[in-house]
Amino acid sequence: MSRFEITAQPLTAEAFAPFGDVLDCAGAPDKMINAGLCGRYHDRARLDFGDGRAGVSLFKAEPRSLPYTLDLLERHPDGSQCFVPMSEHGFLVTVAPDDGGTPGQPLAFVSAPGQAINLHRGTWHGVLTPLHDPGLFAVIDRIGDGANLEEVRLDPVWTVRA
Ligand SMILES: NC(=O)N[C@@H](O)C(=O)O
Ligand code: NI
Repeated sequence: MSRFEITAQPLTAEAFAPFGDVLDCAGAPDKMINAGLCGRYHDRARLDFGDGRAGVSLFKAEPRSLPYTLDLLERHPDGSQCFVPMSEHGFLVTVAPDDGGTPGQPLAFVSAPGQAINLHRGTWHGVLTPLHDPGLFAVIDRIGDGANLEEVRLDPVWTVRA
């Protein structure tokens, strides 16, 4: 594997913890509701909208495939960003630690069907990257003033392999 290649790993809450939250229905629900017909996995994401407000948007993104060229990382300094798939497919999640204001070595994860993610405020990440059609997601993020966006073009680019 070359220096600028990374292998995508299965998404787990533990591995993703430095970057955000993983939402899924693993294990017993926090509470049973609706006359015992629904399990509630309660309050599973640390949302943060700073001086803005919460917005819910739908994203319809083109599916990509592995190996994937990661050529851009971005972050939202003023709020978190939550991606909830509206299909039973996994998707590619790329993140990186902050290294003095620029992204460090990226990491790649492939989510399991039924998993959603919430990127914490300021986390470096690749743009939404579905791996299957439809690339349909609900996105909960900050609506407010300012761009709330910092982008870094990677040079050299990274190749993400399965
Ligand atoms: N730009 C936008 O709304 N989406 C990106 O922030 C992204 O993470 O996909
Ligand atoms: Ni984003």
